[in-house]
Amino acid sequence: MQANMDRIPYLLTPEEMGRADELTIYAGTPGSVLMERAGGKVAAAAQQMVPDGGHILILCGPGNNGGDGFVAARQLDGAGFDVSVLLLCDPARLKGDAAQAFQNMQLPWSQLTEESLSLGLGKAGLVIDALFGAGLDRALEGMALKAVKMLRASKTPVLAVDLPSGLNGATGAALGAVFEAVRTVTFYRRKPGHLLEPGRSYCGIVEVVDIGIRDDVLKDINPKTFANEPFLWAAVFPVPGRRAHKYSRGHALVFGGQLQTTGASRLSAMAALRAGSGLVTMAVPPGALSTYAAHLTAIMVRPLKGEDALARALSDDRLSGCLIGPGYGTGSKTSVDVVSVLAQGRATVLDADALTCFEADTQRLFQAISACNTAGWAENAGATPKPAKVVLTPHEGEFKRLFPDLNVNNRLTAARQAAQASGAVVVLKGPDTVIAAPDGRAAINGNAPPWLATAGSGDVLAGLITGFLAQSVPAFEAAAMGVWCHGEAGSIAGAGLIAEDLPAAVQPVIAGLVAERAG
Ligand SMILES: NC(=O)C1=CN([C@@H]2O[C@H](COP(=O)(O)OP(=O)(O)OC[C@H]3O[C@@H](n4cnc5c(N)ncnc54)[C@H](OP(=O)(O)O)[C@@H]3O)[C@@H](O)[C@H]2O)[C@@H](O)CC1
Ligand SMILES: Nc1ncnc2c1ncn2[C@@H]1O[C@H](COP(=O)(O)OP(=O)(O)O)[C@@H](O)[C@H]1O
Ligand SMILES: [K+]
Repeated sequence: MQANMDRIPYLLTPEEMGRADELTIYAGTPGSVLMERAGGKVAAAAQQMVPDGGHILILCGPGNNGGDGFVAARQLDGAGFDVSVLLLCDPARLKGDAAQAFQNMQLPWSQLTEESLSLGLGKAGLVIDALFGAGLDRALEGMALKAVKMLRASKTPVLAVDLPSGLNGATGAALGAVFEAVRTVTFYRRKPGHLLEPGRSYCGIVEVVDIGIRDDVLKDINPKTFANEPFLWAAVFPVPGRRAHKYSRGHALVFGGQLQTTGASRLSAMAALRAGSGLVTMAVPPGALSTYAAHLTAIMVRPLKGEDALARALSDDRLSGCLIGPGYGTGSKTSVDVVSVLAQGRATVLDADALTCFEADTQRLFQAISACNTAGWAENAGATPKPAKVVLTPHEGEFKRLFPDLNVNNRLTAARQAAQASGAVVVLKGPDTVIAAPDGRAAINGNAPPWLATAGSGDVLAGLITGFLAQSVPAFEAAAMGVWCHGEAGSIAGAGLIAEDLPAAVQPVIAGLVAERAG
């Protein structure tokens, strides 16, 4: 495995984290030592959050999450903090390391009841939520459920251990009611639920702490889920060499729609150019040519005239990436054109109308994608299946049209299954965009501001991905870098942005990435 494994932004599912734990214990570090370190880091975070003399209320559950809470209580008490411990279950139910941590705590404690909680909340400056972490498999009920409501009403800040109780760490889904934390301390690596909504919103600031699990364990675990951060794709980020010319930087072809919908594809084309594609050409209906031409400067425009217009537009060997869909129309002509584009075997982004038009015949789309992926490969050559060349960029509505049987409430799994079913890289857009490849890799994006929820913003994203594909970046990485640059551009353009602001805001993002790589 690569050096710098510690910089690869892996996310571990709770199961993979359990495996990391097992491997570490097997290699000689007892579970009780891991728990001692975990509880110690929680205590350190709590100390930063309460002023001296503040009271800390610690809610402990029946499993190892509760065990971390007992350790934190003992250490905070030792550091001179005033703590009280409320236990959700009968102490006789505690097992293993958690039972041992409870024994070692040697502090007074009470059962978690409405009375004890209300008394504790009356004086607490901070609540530590150590009720449930990775082991929660069903909705909170009984006193744990009541505690969520009482804490919300009291507005006392919550520090969550590993995950806010009530959250599914693998999916970010709320199993029912969930604790709302201002800060979450998690161990070794983040979990998907820290990035996927609504989980991310419940976590507050997520702090990852080292508890002595060595990166060697990752070789065995081979995680396939990542946070979408530059280290994931920086090695293939395109930077022109000194002797570059515009053709060596790629040539993107963006298909434009009719006169009344020219804006969407123009935004895409501009973004493709900003992503660094050396040339961008728009292929447009003849009747709309003058409108396109009047609004474009660095981008070339050519009319799609005559029966074989599409084939001629695609015949230039120097074309290295295509985009079809934004503003293209949902009629049957669109699906015919998409199939023709894919038949050329070029790296292609399908967005918006190019997705919707296959609602009634998704198999036709998936066959065309498979033909695109295999085009250019000799039969029996190389790996099977072939690497994906196509990127689909659906928002949730478009996703449901193409994949009606998949459950979009579990966005990570749904995107993975969609990638596998279609043979394309799937970008399931939203506040927590998921990028999934047919080979099982998936990245979750975390830098997009809500200001990106504006008309035309998705067209810019499709153009960025096309621009990276045109520079020969592999499809998964092109999609991931497009999504990340889109998020950064959104933050730079900032509050009040409109889609037209985004392509220009991409320039400092690219300059920053290049500077970081050089430095
Ligand atoms: N992995 C690591 O490297 C490290 C992990 N560490 C820590 O361990 C934590 C994971 O511990 P865990 O596996 O014991 O699970 P946890 O979340 O405490 O709960 C399980 C208990 O809850 C119960 N239960 C479940 N749902 C319920 C419900 N709705 N209502 C009521 N009960 C419910 C379930 O029992 P059941 O009733 O299902 O038999 C079981 O007793 C992890 O988050 C981290 O904090 C650290 O110490 C450092 C190293
Ligand atoms: N709440 C949000 N926070 C961050 N990004 C968002 C949010 N809502 C939408 N986005 C992003 O904005 C873009 C919207 O794309 P899309 O829905 O296709 O819009 P349009 O079709 O108008 O261009 C996507 O990249 C999506 O990830
Ligand atoms: K917790």
